[in-house]
Amino acid sequence: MATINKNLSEYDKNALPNAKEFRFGIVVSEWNETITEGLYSGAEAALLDNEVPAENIIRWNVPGSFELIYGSKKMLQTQKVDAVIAIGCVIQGETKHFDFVCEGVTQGIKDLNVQTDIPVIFCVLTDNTMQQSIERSGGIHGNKGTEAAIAAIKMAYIRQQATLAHDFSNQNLLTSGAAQLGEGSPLELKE
Ligand SMILES: Nc1c(NC[C@H](O)[C@H](O)[C@H](O)CO)[nH]c(=O)[nH]c1=O
Ligand SMILES: CC(=O)[C@@H](O)COP(=O)(O)O
Repeated sequence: MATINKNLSEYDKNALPNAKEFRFGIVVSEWNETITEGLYSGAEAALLDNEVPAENIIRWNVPGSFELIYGSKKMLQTQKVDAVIAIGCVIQGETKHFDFVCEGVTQGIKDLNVQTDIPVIFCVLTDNTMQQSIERSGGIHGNKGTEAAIAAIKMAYIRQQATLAHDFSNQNLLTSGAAQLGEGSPLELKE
């Protein structure tokens, strides 16, 4: 289903889990700032609408969408968050740079979801024109930031339930949500 057939801002509040205890990191790219600020506003409003305390929302800015990867990694490693939302807007220019930035940030955020214990939500617009970005950051197609916040709530809940369901009887409970990435090595959970 294309965005054109779905409003990105629509959600059923009654169908969402309780998010009051969750902490959310939001990493925001400064490229196409008018768009990314609109996406951030949508995400923040949706979290507050679901009774996430303002103090449970931690925002960091990074220069561009490619830096969302490193920013999100350091956010989840240091801020004890239950989910991270990576916000960016990549718009096609004259060269192939668009393709490499989009592929790089997509693969990098995917890798964080594979290698760490914290869900990282992909809130990166990859549009042909500024108009398409306007329409998806609070315009006629709604706000992808809102969609990302709802996804973050759902994924934080899934992580919480999965952690509770896992039998930790024979090992120390994880003391923090962010499993540390070993330097250059696969994930090593600290006891
Ligand atoms: N052209 C866009 C960029 N380019 C910058 C890169 O994201 C990156 O910051 C740079 O290559 C230095 O590493 N970034 C966007 O977010 N959106 C664009 O349209
Ligand atoms: C996605 C980009 O990096 C792109 O907007 C930069 O523009 P150009 O390809 O014209 O250099």
